[in-house]
Amino acid sequence: MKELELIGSEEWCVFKDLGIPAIKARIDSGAKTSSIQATNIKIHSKEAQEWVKFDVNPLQENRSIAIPCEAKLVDRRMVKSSSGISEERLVVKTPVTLGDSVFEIELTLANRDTMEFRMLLGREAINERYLVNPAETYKIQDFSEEQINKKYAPYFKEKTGLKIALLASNPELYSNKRLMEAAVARGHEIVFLNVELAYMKLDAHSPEIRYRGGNILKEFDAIIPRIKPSVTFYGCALIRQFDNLGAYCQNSAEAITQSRDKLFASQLFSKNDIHIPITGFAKSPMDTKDLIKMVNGAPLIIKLLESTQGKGVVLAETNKAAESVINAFKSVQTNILVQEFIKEANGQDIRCFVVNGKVVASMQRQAAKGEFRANIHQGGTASIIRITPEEKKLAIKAAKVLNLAVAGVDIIRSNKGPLLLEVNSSPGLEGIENATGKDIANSMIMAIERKLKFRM
Ligand SMILES: Nc1ncnc2c1ncn2[C@@H]1O[C@H](COP(=O)(O)OP(=O)(O)OP(=O)(O)O)[C@@H](O)[C@H]1O
Ligand SMILES: [Mg+2]
Ligand SMILES: [Mg+2]
Repeated sequence: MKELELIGSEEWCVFKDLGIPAIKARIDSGAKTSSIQATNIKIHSKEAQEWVKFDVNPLQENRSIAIPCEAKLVDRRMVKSSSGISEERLVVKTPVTLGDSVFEIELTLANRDTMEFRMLLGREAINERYLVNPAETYKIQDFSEEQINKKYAPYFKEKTGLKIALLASNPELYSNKRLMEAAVARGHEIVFLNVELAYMKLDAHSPEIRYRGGNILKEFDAIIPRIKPSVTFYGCALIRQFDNLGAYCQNSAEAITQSRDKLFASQLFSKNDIHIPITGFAKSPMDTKDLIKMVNGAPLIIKLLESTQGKGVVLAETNKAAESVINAFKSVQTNILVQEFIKEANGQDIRCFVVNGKVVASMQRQAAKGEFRANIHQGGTASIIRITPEEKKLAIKAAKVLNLAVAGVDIIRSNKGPLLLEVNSSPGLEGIENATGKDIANSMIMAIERKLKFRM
């Protein structure tokens, strides 16, 4: 028998014909065919043969480097993903270099960026060539970070900026103007995209996003979603599409959707040991009395599940009033939650602005006289505040649990310590930049640069 070379569980592969100088592969003997992450997949014909053009982001956690590749299409195959869903994948054939060996392999193009490794080396490539030692990595060859940086030096976007899209509704809004300004100031190209003017083509191999007039939107490095509540559903569908096309979305569609549902978000918080005011939720009006008792009776707060700017938040001062308001909402099939009233907060709450796991600014909001809601839109006033380490920890954890890179976390101070009120996925910049004098728009743009490993 031929002596087989030892291979680790992870190895560097080189694809000379594709122009990929190095890509980390997980050695996956559980998969028959090898696969590679690919975006912008397009089929074309050349001399009676089908070819595929696609882009590969060869470096993990870096989508700013995309290598345009072209290879012969040799097959279309139904592939079952780890989630059990079958989908059609294109298969190309190309030589791979592993150390000193060069041999042809088949590669399926995986047009989704859910893989930790941008490449999997399957059984067909390993059989009769290598013996896998799962306890080791980079047995065949290892590249240092320096070597990788050198190989990819021509691809790092040194001078030109990132291409960013602000996906929102109103370009005149303070927050949106500030974000556009901050991106330009840092040398990036940024365009404003109105959520409602973009439309999508869904197709396994060449999904697209087009804009009013037919322009195809492509090659964005990053998307800043600022989706207003009334267009959450459509806005999130667009974000998913941009994500499928390989753009980094600062807040994911899933995270935004979760944070917009107060009940679901509250369940995530209690599951993750984040303290919130005692909250109740019920469908039937039969148990309203017990629901009221459950949250310690009146005075109590009743909230519409999807509310903003404090518009759907009501204070019921007596049990009788609470009962009639709750039953009134239920009779019109409106989803509400009932919550313990934190009286000792004295109409104050704290807004923490979290970016990439850090509190970049925080302010206190004080409700107008005779009002319990601290929202600026309800006449509240903002001032600078120093938050406690406990509050800071709470804000960071809340954003993390919802998987939001940018979050406005509202905290209320109670006798039991700080409690989480809610987390906003498109927190406004005006109130907090004015109150704290901090350049939060700049922090958001820098956070994108860091995520994309963009170097100025
Ligand atoms: N349980 C509570 N006890 C005391 N005050 C509360 C309570 N819940 C909410 N408030 C007050 O009401 C305000 C609005 O509540 P909340 O933030 O839940 O609603 P919202 O409509 O989603 O507002 P936002 O514009 O911040 O999204 C809070 O900022 C806080 O000042
Ligand atoms: Mg809210
Ligand atoms: Mg709020």
